[in-house]
Amino acid sequence: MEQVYLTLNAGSSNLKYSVYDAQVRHKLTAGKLEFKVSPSDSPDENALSLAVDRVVALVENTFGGDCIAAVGHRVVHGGDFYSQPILVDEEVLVRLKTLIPLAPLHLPAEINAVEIIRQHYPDMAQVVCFDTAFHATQMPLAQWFALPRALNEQGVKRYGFHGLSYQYISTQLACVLQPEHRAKVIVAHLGNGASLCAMQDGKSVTTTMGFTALDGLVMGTRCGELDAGVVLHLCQQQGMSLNEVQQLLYKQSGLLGVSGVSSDMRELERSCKPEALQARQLFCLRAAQKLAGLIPALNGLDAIVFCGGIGEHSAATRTMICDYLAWLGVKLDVHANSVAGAGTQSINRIHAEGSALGVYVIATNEELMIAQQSAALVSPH
Ligand SMILES: Nc1ncnc2c1ncn2[C@@H]1O[C@H](COP(=O)(O)OP(=O)(O)O)[C@@H](O)[C@H]1O
Ligand SMILES: CC(=O)OP(=O)(O)O
Ligand SMILES: [Mg+2]
Repeated sequence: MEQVYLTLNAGSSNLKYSVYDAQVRHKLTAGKLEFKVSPSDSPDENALSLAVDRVVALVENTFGGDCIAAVGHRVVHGGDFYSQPILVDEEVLVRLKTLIPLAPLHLPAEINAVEIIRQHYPDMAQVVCFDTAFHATQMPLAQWFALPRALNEQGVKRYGFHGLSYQYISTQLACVLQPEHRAKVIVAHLGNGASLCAMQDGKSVTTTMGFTALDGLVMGTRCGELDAGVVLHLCQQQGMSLNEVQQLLYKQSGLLGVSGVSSDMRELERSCKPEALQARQLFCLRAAQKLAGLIPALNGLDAIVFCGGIGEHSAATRTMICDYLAWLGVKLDVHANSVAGAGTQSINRIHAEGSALGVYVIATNEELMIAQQSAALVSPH
């Protein structure tokens, strides 16, 4: 049996997996296992373990026991340690554990997934592929907070996330966008987590997420950009503990917090409650404001690309965001927008004739990036 690459993307409530052939040309299978989130802080290790066990059993049954050449993992934060994918060893695990406070929603499950695979296959090559890595090219100034400079030297700076998704979109820009739309592009990755990335010639120049994946846009359960004074108020005036503030900002805010209905955009679109509409409107206003705020770093804008669960599938969200950007000369083709993401096409042009900017929907593929990066480290030919 030919060797395959297994990719794992362990979230706080689901495990996404895929299997690629030895040449990383074909996705042989893929899926998502949901598991119940434990009410405690950390994701339920047992639930994750069961999900990884199921994936391992599935891969072994379908492809054979010793067919896996390597397991590649999405890891959201590499901190100042890593800006390239790396083979896992003891030191890597120790370093990643020190970063857990910077990505409490993601890193515990991602590290657990590595450890569970180790128990199954002690000698298996495992590669960790970082969301932060793509943003190593950011303009240096964009990585700064206006804090005392010693903090920057200690690593308190803007890293940026969703890098595997942006890297995939970057590979698509050159081949699918009209030539006049390729140089200065803002990509909107709108999923449960959401961010924007300004790219010059396919490289990250600046992005809306920062030190952690809390910054920037309104998200499913995360607040996005927030006046730091609110955090002080919650601790000092309302007596909230740090742990309570962390839960509030990461898990009880965003679309869920504002709507009181759901963190899921599909449910908000179905709801007739005014709070659900208000949450969607805030999501879109913030996205448009943040998008406009990235334009100076590019000194212009040729195109906008939407991706991620919401970006690829919610025509109403794309319309609302682009309505706020009409002053830039953005004009959508109503029909193209309404059908984008519904069919099998992975790339859709949705701007109208005469639009000053190109607007596209591209189905992202983080798994392909993980499989390619893993293959490059394990069999680099
Ligand atoms: N057809 C759809 N219409 C509107 N929103 C959608 C649709 N399909 C998925 N979504 C939204 O996409 C979000 C999940 O995005 P996804 O990128 O899959 O998340 P994750 O960050 O977990 O990878 C949810 O808010 C979901 O409601
Ligand atoms: C970094 C991040 O927010 O990831 P996700 O969208 O998968 O939650
Ligand atoms: Mg995601």
